[in-house]
Amino acid sequence: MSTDPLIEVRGLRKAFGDNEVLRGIDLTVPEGSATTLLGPSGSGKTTVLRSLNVLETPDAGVVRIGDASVDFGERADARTRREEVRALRARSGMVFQSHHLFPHKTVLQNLLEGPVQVQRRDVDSATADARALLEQVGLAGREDAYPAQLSGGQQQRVGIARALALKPQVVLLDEPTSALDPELVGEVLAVIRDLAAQGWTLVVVTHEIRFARDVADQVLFLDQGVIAERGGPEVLTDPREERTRQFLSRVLAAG
Ligand SMILES: Nc1ncnc2c1ncn2[C@@H]1O[C@H](COP(=O)(O)OP(=O)(O)OP(=O)(O)O)[C@@H](O)[C@H]1O
Repeated sequence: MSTDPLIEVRGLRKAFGDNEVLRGIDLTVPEGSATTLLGPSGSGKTTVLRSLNVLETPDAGVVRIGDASVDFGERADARTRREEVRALRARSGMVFQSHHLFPHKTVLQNLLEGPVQVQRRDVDSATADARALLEQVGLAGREDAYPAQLSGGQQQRVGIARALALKPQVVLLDEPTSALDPELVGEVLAVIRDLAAQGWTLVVVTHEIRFARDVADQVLFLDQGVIAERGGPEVLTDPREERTRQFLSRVLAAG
């Protein structure tokens, strides 16, 4: 049995113009674990997450998920690079801050779009899977609703089900509750907790410290484009670094 981590990132760098946002990120994520990325606004958390499925193209560094890997520092002809990126993207499903559902499609049609149109899966089996996923996120019976007929929390749960419908090896969640009204946050966090308990590999950018404490096997604290501290959930209660301590006390005081 392989003991390699499912995800391996080495030397990840990214600048937007003069703004050096990622300054050499190394991380690993074991299969079946939950990793949370925390840190101040602008520290690069979202850019790390988006680099994992190449929604941002890193300037340098290697990203490997399972057996798909891209070395962004190495020149490759356009066709080879396209193929490498396609293979890497296929390993992950993304959940955005605002769910990005198709407004003119029903919940079920939203869930079938990726599996049927992109992955060319059989409609009947994809539909059966989609119904099971809706049940899992507590939305059985809402197949025919349109996004506008759902609450923000329900829409985000559809967003999670849609990511799972792609049968990814890892689910990437970018501040999945920060666009929600406070009373809707709990139902979405509960679904994510369930996924972690079921053994999904998760990487979550979040400001929800208590949630991170509950689910995280690994905590990565970013500051100014580097990982300033890493460890288990104890990082959230007993950080070694002063900047982690200051960040946590600010967030906990605000929440
Ligand atoms: N597409 C882009 N073009 C230019 N600058 C960008 C782009 N995306 C991000 N940045 C900049 O990169 C820096 C890091 O952004 P990022 O979104 O990764 O931080 P973050 O830690 O996720 O912050 P937040 O908690 O506020 O979402 C910020 O200075 C941001 O303005």
